[in-house]
Amino acid sequence: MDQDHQGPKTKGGGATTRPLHTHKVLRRATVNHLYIVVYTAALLALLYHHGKTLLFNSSSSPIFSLLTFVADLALGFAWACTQCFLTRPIRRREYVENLREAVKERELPAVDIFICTADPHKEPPIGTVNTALSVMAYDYPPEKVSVFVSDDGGAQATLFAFMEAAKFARHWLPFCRDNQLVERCPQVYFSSSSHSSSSQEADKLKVMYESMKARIENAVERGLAAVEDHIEDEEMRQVFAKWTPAFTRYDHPAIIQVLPNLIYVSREKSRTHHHHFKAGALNALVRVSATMTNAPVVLTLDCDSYSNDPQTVRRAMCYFCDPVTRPTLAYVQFPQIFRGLNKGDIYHGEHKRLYQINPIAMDGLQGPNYVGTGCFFQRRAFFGSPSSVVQSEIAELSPYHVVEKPIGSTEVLELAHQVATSNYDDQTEWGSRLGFRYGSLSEDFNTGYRMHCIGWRSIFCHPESPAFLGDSPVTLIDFLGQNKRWMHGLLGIFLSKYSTITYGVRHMGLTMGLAYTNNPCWPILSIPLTLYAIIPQIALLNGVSLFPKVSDPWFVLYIFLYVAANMKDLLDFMLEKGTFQRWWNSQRMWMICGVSSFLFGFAEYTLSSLGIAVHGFNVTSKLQDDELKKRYDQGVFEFGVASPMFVPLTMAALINLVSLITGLMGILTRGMLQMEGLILQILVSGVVVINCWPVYEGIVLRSDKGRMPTKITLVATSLVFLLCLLGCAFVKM
Ligand SMILES: O=c1ccn([C@@H]2O[C@H](COP(=O)(O)OP(=O)(O)O[C@H]3O[C@H](CO)[C@@H](O)[C@H](O)[C@H]3O)[C@@H](O)[C@H]2O)c(=O)[nH]1
Ligand SMILES: [Mn+2]
Repeated sequence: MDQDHQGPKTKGGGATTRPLHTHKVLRRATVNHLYIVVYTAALLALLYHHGKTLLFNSSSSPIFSLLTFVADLALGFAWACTQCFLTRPIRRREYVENLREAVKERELPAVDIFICTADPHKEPPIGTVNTALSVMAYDYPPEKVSVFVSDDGGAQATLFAFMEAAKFARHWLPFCRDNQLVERCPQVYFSSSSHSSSSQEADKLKVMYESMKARIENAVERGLAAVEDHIEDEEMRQVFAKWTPAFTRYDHPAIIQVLPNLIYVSREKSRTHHHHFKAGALNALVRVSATMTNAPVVLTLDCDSYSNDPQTVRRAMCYFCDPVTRPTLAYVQFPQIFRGLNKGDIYHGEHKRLYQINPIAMDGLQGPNYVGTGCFFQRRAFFGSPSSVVQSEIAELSPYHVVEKPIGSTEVLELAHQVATSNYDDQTEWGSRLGFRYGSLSEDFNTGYRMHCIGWRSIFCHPESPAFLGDSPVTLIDFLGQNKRWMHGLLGIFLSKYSTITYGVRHMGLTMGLAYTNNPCWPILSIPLTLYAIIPQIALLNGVSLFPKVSDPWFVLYIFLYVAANMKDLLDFMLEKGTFQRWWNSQRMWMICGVSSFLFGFAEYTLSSLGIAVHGFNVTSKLQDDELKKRYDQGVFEFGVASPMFVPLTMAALINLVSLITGLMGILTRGMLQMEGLILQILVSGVVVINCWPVYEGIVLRSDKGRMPTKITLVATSLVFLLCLLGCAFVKM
C-alpha cells in the first residue's frame, strides 16, 4: 500500500485548514530494494570470478583480463552510485487551491526572478524577452514580482530588447490576466492554435509583438544605429552612451537599468578579475536584487526556459508557506522539461534519469540536486546553514534587511552599482559560504550539493503539466559539447576537497553521498566504456577468449548482469512515462558519450588542472537553423563538423564492425563449438554495432551536410589500424 503523508493541517490558533501539500512513497520502492539485493550479490560473484581468473593465472591474456577487471570495477561502482539511493522514491502533490485559505494575498512572500543570458548571438534576445514576459505574467500579485535579467554578454541589443519588452508588457500582461490565458509566453501563444480562434485584441497584440520582434532582431544583426529612432528619451540615450569604443563584453562598467519591475543588469567585467561565469552572474543578481527588493524567495531561470504555467509561483509557495517545511528548505526544484524533442529523442536530450527519475528518489531522502533553472530558493539559504547565518560585508545585503527606499532612487542605484563591480567578490565569502558556489563549471550541481552538506533540504515539485519548458540542442556536437562541459565541472568537484565521496559522505551520510556521486561518475565511466569498445574486440580479432564460454555456468552471470541492468533501466523509464524507443536511444547515447564527451571532458579537466589549457563556460547555442531543425525532426543524427570528439566514436564503430564480421565468419567456417569461448565477445560487438548504426549511415549512406566528414573517417580508419597492430603485440602478454 502507498502511504500518505500530509503537510501540516493545523494553523496558528489550532483551527484546522486543508493541507498545502502531501506526498506518498511509491510502490516501486519494493522492486528497487529487491533488485538492489539481487544485483549486488551478482556483482560480488563477478568480482570473485575475476579474482579467481587473475590469481590462478587461468587467463590466456593477463593484461586484457586485468583491463576488463578494471572496467567491471568501475561499472560496478557506477552502478552502486545510480541505484543505492533509489530506496524511497516519493511523489508529491500540491494543493494550490488551498493556498488562498492558508495565506492572505497581501501576506504572500515577494519573489525575485533571475534570468541569465550571456551571448546575444547564441541566445537571441527575443528568446530571453519571451522568457521574461512569461514570468512577469504569473498569476501572483504583480507588486510582489520583480524580474532581474543578467546580461553577461554586455550587449546593447539585449538592453534595447528589454526596453521594448517593458513597453510590450504594458499591453501583454493585462491581456493575459483579463483573458485568463494559460499560455503566457507570447511567441508560443501567437504560434499556437489557442490564438487562431481569438479576438481582434489578440490580433492587434500579435502585430505589436511581431514588430517588436523585428526591431529586436534588427538591433542584434545591424547594431543599435538601425533602431535608433525607437530610443525615445534622453535618459535612455545616456544609458546607451555607456557603450564607449573601449567597451567589450570582457571589460566594461556595470550597467543597471530599471524598467520598473524589470531590471536589466550587466555586471562590471574586467580582464584582471575572474568573473566565475554563471555563478558569478547569479551572485551579482543576489546582491543587486537585495539592494532593490530583497524578496525572500528567488527563482532562477536560464534564458531558454520559459514559464508554461501561470500558477507556478503559487505552487512553489505551497512549500515555502508551510511553517513546518520552511525552516530547513533551501529550494524547490522543478524538472527541466524540453520542447521540440523529436519523437525518438535521438540524443536523449530529455535526460530522464537526471531530471526525473533521480530527483524523485533523492526527494525521499534529503532532496533533489539543483539543476540550474526552474528552481525557487529561499534567499536565506544563500547565507550559511539553517542554524547559523553568515553575514555579508554590508547590512543591506542581509536576507532580513527591509528595503525602504524606492527601487529607482539614487541611493539604491548607487549601492546596486557598487555591489555589481567586478572585484566585489574578492576577499569575501561570496562563492564559498555565501550565494552560488564558485570553482566548478557545473555551478548548479555544486551549489545544491554544498547546501545539502550544511544541512539544508530541498523538494522536487513535478506537476502534471510542465511548469517550465526549455530548449535542447539539435545537433550531436552541441549536445556533446554541453555534456563535455558538465563532465569537466563534475570531475572538478569529485576530485576537490569537497568530493562527494569523502566530504559528501561525511556530511550527508552514505546514501546521499553516493547519490551525489552518481553524476561525477560519468566522466570516470569513459574508462570502462572505452575499454569495452576496444579490448574484447581486439582479443576477438586475435582469437583470444576473455570471458567464460557458453557451456561455463559463469556465462549466465554475464548475461544476467547485462540484461537485468538494462531491464531495470527500461522499467524505471517506463514508470516515468517513457517510451521504448526513447529508452533505447538513451542507452545508445550513454555509449556514445562514453567514447566522446565523457572522455574529452576527462581529458580537458586533466589538461586544465595541469595548467596546460584553460576552459571557460561555453554557452550552448539556442539558435534555430531551419535546415538543421528539419533534419533533427526527421530523427537523423547530425555530425557535420570535423570534431575530434567524433574520432573515437568512429573508431569504436569500425573496430566493432570488423570484429563482429570476423566472429560471425568464424562461427560459419569453424562451427559454434570452436568459437564457444568468443561468443560473449561477439555479443558485445553485436550490441555496439546495432547502436552504431547512425554512425555507419553517416559514413557511407548519407550525402547531406550532416554526414560524417570524410576527414574524420580517414583519421579514424588509420588509427584503428594502429590500434589493431598494438593490440596484437599486447594481447598475448
Ligand atoms: O558566463 C556565463 C555563462 C552562462 N550563463 C548562462 O547560463 C545559462 C546556462 O547556460 P547554457 O549554455 O544554456 O547551459 P546548459 O548546459 O544548456 O545548461 C545546464 O547546465 C548548466 C551548468 O553547466 C546550468 O547552469 C544550466 O542551468 C543547465 O540547464 C544560460 O542562461 C547562460 O546565459 C551566464 O549567465 N554566464
Ligand atoms: Mn541551456
